[in-house]
Amino acid sequence: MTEKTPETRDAKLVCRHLWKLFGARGAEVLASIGPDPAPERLIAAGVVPAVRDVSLSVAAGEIFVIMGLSGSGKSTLVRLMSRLVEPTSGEVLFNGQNLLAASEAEMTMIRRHKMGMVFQHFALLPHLSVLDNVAFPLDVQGAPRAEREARARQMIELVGLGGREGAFPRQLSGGQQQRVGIARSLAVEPELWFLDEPFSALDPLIRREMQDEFIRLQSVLQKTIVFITHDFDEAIRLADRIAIMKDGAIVQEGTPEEIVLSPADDYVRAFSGAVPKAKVVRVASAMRAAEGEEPTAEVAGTLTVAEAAPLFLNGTERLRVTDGQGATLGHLHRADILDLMLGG
Ligand SMILES: Nc1ncnc2c1ncn2[C@@H]1O[C@H](COP(=O)(O)OP(=O)(O)OP(=O)(O)O)[C@@H](O)[C@H]1O
Repeated sequence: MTEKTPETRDAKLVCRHLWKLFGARGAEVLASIGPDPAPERLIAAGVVPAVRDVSLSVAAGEIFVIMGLSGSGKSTLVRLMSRLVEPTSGEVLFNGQNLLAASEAEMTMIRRHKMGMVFQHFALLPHLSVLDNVAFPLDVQGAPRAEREARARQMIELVGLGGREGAFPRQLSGGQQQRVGIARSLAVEPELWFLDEPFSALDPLIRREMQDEFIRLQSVLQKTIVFITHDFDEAIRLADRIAIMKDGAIVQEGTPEEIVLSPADDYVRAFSGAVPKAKVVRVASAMRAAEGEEPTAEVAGTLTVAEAAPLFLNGTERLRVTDGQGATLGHLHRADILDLMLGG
């Protein structure tokens, strides 16, 4: 066990200075080339710099989204977190335990019992029913039949496929198959749930439906989630926090609101510029200090500005912003809302 620092105390997963250089001489090149080498130098040295000096911390119960264009290193990074890919250098701590010091047998146990994984093109077993597919990881764990079936039925219900237990994968739509994959990865009750582009192969309407479903599931399950996507809108919708990757490195990390309101550079701005601010900015960030007469109508500070906007339709000029327990946080002004709705 590694000693717990403030950074790791509430964190389920911590990565420190994680590097992955593909190529036989990865470690040698990293050791010889000095601190913070540019990607071009690494490529010239004959290695592929897939992940460069990534440090991050995922808190228990949060959805941490890793977003970036194709080839930016997202899949490699998520595989480093479970050591499906061996880091060239750096640290990965899971519940404070240094995974790089774990034996292969220990890693297999951790992956099997504590981690869940969903991929874009995960393989459902075509000759097994929905029930048996979902129960499969429990079978691998050695759980007794009655127990694994009961758990599998519960998970199938949870993802909205109750009644389809006996169907085979070929009889299901793409979205339904993905639900089976999600149920299967949840069957082991993972502490840490990795989802690598789980909805990317689905058409836009089904994709949106699956995102809603995912938000609903998470409100019930409160898992610690690392979610990968190349779709900024998806990242904004789902994330508690987002890390944006470019050329193997994280260029910005923050809440959706922080990223949309203060993009770190032009690369981030290219994504965030197209997002309507009102859909991301929370009332609590758009309000002013409470001043003058207290408005009678109120609004929760956690709503987005777009969600709060209809409350002004009756001509209201100001709303009292509350913390959910009735305490006043500030006042929300009609003019500020309009400004944000119009993209200001
Ligand atoms: N096994 C490997 N051997 C050599 N290079 C690799 C390997 N796996 C990935 N790479 C390279 O590492 C870089 C990052 O790839 P990675 O798959 O992690 O990106 P990504 O952001 O997940 O992309 P995508 O969205 O297309 O899946 C790419 O340049 C890729 O070609």
